[in-house]
Amino acid sequence: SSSLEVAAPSLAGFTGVALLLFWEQLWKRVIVTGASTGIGEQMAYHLARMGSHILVTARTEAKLQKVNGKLSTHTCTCIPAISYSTLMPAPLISGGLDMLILNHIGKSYFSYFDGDVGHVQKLLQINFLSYVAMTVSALPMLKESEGSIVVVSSMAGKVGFPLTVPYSATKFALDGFFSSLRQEFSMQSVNVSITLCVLGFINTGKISPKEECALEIIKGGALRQREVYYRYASTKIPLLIRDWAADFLDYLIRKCYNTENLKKN
Ligand SMILES: NC(=O)C1=CN([C@@H]2O[C@H](COP(=O)(O)OP(=O)(O)OC[C@H]3O[C@@H](n4cnc5c(N)ncnc54)[C@H](OP(=O)(O)O)[C@@H]3O)[C@@H](O)[C@H]2O)C=CC1
Ligand SMILES: C[C@H](CCC(=O)O)[C@H]1CC[C@H]2[C@@H]3C(=O)C[C@@H]4C[C@H](O)CC[C@]4(C)[C@H]3CC[C@]12C
Repeated sequence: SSSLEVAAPSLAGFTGVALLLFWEQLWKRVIVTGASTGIGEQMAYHLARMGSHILVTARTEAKLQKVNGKLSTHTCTCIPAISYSTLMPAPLISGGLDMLILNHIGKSYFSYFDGDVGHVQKLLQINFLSYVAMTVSALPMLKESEGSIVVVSSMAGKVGFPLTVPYSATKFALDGFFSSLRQEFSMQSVNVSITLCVLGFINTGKISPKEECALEIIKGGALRQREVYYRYASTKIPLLIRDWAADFLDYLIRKCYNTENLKKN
């Protein structure tokens, strides 16, 4: 398919080649949540090229089947109709597992916070609590394989961006939970890596393409990095400023927004 062809040149770098050589031995069985569209879909294509056995989840069966169609030569299991909106998602993990990539997000809005506490609660369930539940289900297998957990987050989970208050809250929660869990793994000699991915705005154009972003996430997980920044300069530099001049960074961020047509609450 065209998606698979687009992915090939971006594997040319040294880490890409090294990863391909070792992938067969290291990372065979992978779960990608929210893989019917966007970055998750692109991760499924990359993983398939590397010969992984992948299990992909989303709610919409038709979209997942379309992805599956492009992966027909590889081992791909679709788990459609999985909604993480309910309080406890049914555990969908059995057999062995090497890497759990938590990527799905629920729908939110891009506007001033409207005071809807119910929406914050629902989004926390989808974007945060289900990540916790999936991790708990997968942990026995990941401990056995000495595998990896990859958590897809955002700049909005490190810095206070306006207009995404509920979304941002869920992403900050992920950082707290998984950074703390990483410490405990280290103290208990649990050899399961945790990689938090800090992404800026991803688009389909040349600046931050989702195909390249997807590959960076997989590389970071396979190399057991603590955090992945994509793109590096435009995420890492603001974070360095944040630690020394938070008000200045807040000011710079606000300057990027045109709020003329937004309704104030
Ligand atoms: N795109 C961007 O600019 C940025 C993205 N990110 C992060 O990257 C990750 C991927 O983002 P992106 O590719 O844009 O996401 P998309 O909106 O393209 O994909 C979201 C996926 O989650 C699934 N999904 C939505 N709601 C639910 C639900 N209630 N239960 C289960 N699955 C659900 C969707 O499928 P379906 O609707 O069929 O269920 C879809 O497969 C996210 O974690 C996001 O926060 C971070 C920074 C920037
Ligand atoms: C404006 C921010 C980018 C600044 C930068 O270039 O570093 C964006 C960083 C994260 C974005 C949000 C996000 O995490 C995902 C959602 C994805 C949807 O497709 C669009 C709305 C988002 C809430 C998106 C909005 C812009 C960012 C805050």
